[in-house]
Amino acid sequence: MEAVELLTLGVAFIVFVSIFRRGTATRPHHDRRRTIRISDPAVARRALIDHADAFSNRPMPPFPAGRPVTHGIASAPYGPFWRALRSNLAADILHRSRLGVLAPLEREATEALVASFTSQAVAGNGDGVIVPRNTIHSAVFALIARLCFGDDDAMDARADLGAMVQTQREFLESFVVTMASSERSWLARLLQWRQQQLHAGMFDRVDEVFIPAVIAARRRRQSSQHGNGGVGSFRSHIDSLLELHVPNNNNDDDERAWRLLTDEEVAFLIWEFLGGGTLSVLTCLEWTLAHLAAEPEIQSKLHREVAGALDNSKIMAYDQQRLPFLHAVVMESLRLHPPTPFATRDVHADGIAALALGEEVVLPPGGGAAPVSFVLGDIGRDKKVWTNPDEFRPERLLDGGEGEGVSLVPGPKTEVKMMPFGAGRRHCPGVAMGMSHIKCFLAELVRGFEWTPPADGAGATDFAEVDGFRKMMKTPLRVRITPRSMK
Ligand code: HEM
Repeated sequence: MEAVELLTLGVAFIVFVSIFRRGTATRPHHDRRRTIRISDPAVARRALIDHADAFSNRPMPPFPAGRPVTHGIASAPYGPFWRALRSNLAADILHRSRLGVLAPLEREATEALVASFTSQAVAGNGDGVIVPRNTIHSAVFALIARLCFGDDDAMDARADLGAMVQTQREFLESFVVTMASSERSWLARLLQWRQQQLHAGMFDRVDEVFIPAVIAARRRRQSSQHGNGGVGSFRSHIDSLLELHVPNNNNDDDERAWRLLTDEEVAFLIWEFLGGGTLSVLTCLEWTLAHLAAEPEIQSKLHREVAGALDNSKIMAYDQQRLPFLHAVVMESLRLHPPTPFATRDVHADGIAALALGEEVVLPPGGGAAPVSFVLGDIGRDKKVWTNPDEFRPERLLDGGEGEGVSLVPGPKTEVKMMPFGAGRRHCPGVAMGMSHIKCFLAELVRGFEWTPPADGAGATDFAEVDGFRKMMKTPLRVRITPRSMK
């Protein structure tokens, strides 16, 4: 090799190492510490419920250097600012009482999805083999976007929905989680570095795609003198954010310090809302359809329940009580494949010590804090709690089964057996809406089609998981659908 080439290679190597060491983001001081992983349901209960105060903060995510820190609900430190954001979401658009108003929107969204799959089933060579991920993604996103931006004719002009879906897709596909056990290996650090780059790029992309929608919504409110854009009898989510006052400096005692959210903050919160509302529902639907295609008896039982209970009407959020097997199927899918792989907390040494985890766990020095990660997939598959935990057996969640009465979010008096929506102060505020959407889509998809593995010998469904931003199927589901009306 020529000396010049060697020199160029050497300089490139030094530049790479210095970027790699420095990172592309401002990182909190504790970032290099080893994450404590918790997979035992009883320990999770002790931490998140018995010691809820100590386990209510989140680790600070890395922010791109030179950029003001912008928090969503999920990343905001526990305190008045987080409380203001969370109560706005939980008491407004996500409140249980809104489910009835949501029903017509869910119905339209499921009808559109069924129509789209029906045309795909007969298109191409007519063998009915489809890869449903992107079609489901677009359908769920369209529903959440109506709640977010409202339902007026100007919606498309305000928000580039296509670019938003694309941003989600790119983020979903590129985000890979490095596990705590190998955090210090050079490969893990390289992956973390790459992830920081993606994370930094994501902030730019969110600004680029979402801020125009925020500015347009503000203008519309000013010109029309009303904050409508709401759906039915409630405000759109963006309107609630534009009206919201939050405490400045994380101090809610001084009312003069309360302020409106900035455009950047509203854009980030909308990104979080659309992501939270879409990606977990999509992930759960894909896993559930994969299991139903692989287990025809379970699918037939579900079809009988749905078709029998609903006659020709569409499922409504409030009908779901009448469909216990549908509930069990969704719960079983969430137990095996919780769409959000981890619930993370930032915990001070005394909180960690209170769990008495044994000598293997090194407490953060000087009473500092350390990141703690609850591994939701392991918690749902604990052998002490479930028989043959890796099997998909929805019956176990029916009355008389070992999972009878398991709640979606563990409460103060219950044992933790699974926690796909997390637990404690930071548990998911979208439980009711998420479950309602999943059940509505699933019921119509099973009522409309028979789902079977492709008959072309391309291999059985690959149930491998990938822990990324969501616990997706590593290989997108490929499946054969037959419209039941054509059977
Ligand atoms: C199948 C559906 C869903 C699943 C499985 C799910 C799961 C989760 C999990 C595991 C967490 C972390 C909980 C913890 O740390 O204890 C979380 C947090 C969160 N989820 Fe969901 N989620 C779903 C639907 C939704 C929906 C529909 C929304 C809103 C539109 C939403 C918004 C949020 C937000 C804002 C947080 C952060 C809460 C906080 O830090 O205070 N999620 N979700």
